[in-house]
Amino acid sequence: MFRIDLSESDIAEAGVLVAALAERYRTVEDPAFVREATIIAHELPRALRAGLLEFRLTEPHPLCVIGGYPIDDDRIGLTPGHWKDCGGEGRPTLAEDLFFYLCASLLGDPIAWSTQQDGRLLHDVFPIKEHQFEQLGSGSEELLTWHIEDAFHPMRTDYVGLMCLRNPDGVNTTYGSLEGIDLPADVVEVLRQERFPIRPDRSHLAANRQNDGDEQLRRLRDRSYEWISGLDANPEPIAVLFGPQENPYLRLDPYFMEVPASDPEAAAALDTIVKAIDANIAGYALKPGEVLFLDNYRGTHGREPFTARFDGTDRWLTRLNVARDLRKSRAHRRSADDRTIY
Ligand SMILES: NC(=[NH2+])NCCC[C@H](N)C(=O)O
Ligand SMILES: O=C(O)CCC(=O)C(=O)O
Ligand SMILES: [Fe+2]
Repeated sequence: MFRIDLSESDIAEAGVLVAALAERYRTVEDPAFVREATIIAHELPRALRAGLLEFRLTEPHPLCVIGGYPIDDDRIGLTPGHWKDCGGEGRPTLAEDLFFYLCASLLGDPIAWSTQQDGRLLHDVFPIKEHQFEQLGSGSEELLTWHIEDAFHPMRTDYVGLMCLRNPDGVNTTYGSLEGIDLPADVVEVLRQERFPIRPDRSHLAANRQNDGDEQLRRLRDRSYEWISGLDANPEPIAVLFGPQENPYLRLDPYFMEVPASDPEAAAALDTIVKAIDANIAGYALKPGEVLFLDNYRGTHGREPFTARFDGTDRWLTRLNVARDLRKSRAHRRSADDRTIY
């Protein structure tokens, strides 16, 4: 993977910046912070900015890990039990959230899904008891099968960021890609065609809906949920590969894909790529303070199963979805600078 390790002076510099910001902003969801973040991010240490620029421009690897940011395990408090209880103001992780958001702002602009975690920009990823056996980031006992994040969605983002707040059991995030894999040309050709129906993953379904806020928001969300449940009933066929001829980009979440029996050629092609990626899956256990950016065009990711305790000591990550071009989703956002995709 591509690594950026912060030096002692980088860590000190970032610490001073984040401490000052924590006096000005109470949450990364604050629209004033969201607006300014891109400028403020240029006050991060130069080596960090240079590293993220290289990752963004040269696509050296599907994963970029930033190491060295210190976390005081006592100060961040217990791992919450549900994301509905811990978003917005008053998070003990404000400093970590700010640092993470600034790093993300060097790759692009974070967006929020109206249908995920109450439309927040910053998601929490920790085990939730009721989700223990689900194919959700908040599951635990089941292997979270590898996927391109939000693969079903035409406005899925270029990057997924994960910041590790704690990972006491060393649970692996898994990752895979087409690096070093030579798929037969006829398979590639089929995979480039829109022959692969995909359903929305369950994190976007109304079953996981919580608070709506005001009436206008509720109506907009109703529309998003209608669109998603329509897709669930009637999955849209997508192309699995796109972009460059040599190193094509990926779009798949096999758990939620089923090729109709009427198209055995497409079914065989999907099977071939899934097996090829499966054969080269690797794992990485994030350490507290590490930030991982996944290139969501180049690499798939998932998570190994683990047994959660639900006593405040479980693994806890935060997540950001980062778009390189906000305009791609402009028709689905209320204003040019609004970040929520409806
Ligand atoms: N193959 C899968 N399990 N896909 C769904 C991934 C989990 C989803 N992104 C979530 O936020 O929970
Ligand atoms: O927990 C992890 O390491 C990955 C989680 C994930 O893939 C997700 O939340 O979509
Ligand atoms: Fe994911």
